[in-house]
Amino acid sequence: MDERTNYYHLTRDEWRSFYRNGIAPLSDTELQQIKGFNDQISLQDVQEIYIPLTHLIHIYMKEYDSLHLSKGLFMQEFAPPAPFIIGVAGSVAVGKSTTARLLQMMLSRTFKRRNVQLITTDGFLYPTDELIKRDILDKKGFPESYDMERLLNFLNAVKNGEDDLKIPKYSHEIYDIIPDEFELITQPDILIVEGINVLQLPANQQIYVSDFFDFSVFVDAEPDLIESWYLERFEALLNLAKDDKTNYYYEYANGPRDAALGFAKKIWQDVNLKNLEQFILPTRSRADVVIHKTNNHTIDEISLRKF
Ligand SMILES: Nc1ncnc2c1ncn2[C@@H]1O[C@H](COP(=O)(O)OP(=O)(O)O)[C@@H](O)[C@H]1O
Ligand SMILES: CC(C)(COP(=O)(O)O)[C@@H](O)C(=O)NCCC(=O)O
Repeated sequence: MDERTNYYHLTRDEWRSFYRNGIAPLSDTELQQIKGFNDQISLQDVQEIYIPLTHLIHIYMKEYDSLHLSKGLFMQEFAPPAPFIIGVAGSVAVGKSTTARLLQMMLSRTFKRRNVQLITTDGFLYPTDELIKRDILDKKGFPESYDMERLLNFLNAVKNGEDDLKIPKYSHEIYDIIPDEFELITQPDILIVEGINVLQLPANQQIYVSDFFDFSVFVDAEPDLIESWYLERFEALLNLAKDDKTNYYYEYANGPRDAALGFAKKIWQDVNLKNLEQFILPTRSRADVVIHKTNNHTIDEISLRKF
């Protein structure tokens, strides 16, 4: 079956007409706070794309809460509330982090009493030493480069209301897991989990990461465009690395630009594009919503899963 048949395909104009009064648009100051490094998100996107998306997520949340409550009544026992988990998937450099941060901001503003936290699955990559040991350093981002069991255990613990969960931190600057640094997850009401692998089927587990998701978004674009965003981000990272000897990109930043860009193009072709084609794109049809972007990160189509 063609994966597109199970979705409503909505143009930007159709999608934005689903806007309802009730959620105030972000102010410029709030927008500045969430802009990632190198981002140029527009207030128009917030208004036209993210406000309707927040409404849709609210519908899913109400259904989730109601089902949870009814299940408790059926079991004749109190079922403590469990966090609502949202997955954000897509290629390396397609804009997942940006989308996830925007969602976090929108949800926190809209549901003021709910604690909305965000994690990225980078932290579950094996450290470089371990990747070398497993001979998969050139497969960073591929399914085998993540400790999926640890991610699944973490999600299970969050759903079961465990407090003060520690997850490892990844740094793009050192291109590795930061030793002995952790992020603390403290009983969120809503948790956003962002990563290239979140809709994948783990090789050796019976449970999928997405079994823990109550809503999911896939950020999509043509691979040639994503490559250009990857290269732009790479150049921006180089500019940051120029005076920082601890930065993974320091040597490239201070050498000839052509050679550095040639290196980045090769990484895109050999690693990230392969990963996109083999392991990430096949998961698109599992998302509840697909946000499609075109030139300049403009969102031109939203697909909403029918069933
Ligand atoms: N809406 C947007 N407008 C402009 N630039 C964007 C937007 N979304 C992402 N970017 C840029 O695209 C690049 C990749 O985005 P990022 O969120 O880091 O991707 P990912 O988390 O998928 O790797 C970054 O340089 C980022 O600044
Ligand atoms: C850490 C990643 C696997 C995941 O990236 P993300 O989309 O979260 O930025 C990726 O940024 C990465 O390092 N890929 C390996 C090849 C490379 O781009 O250097």
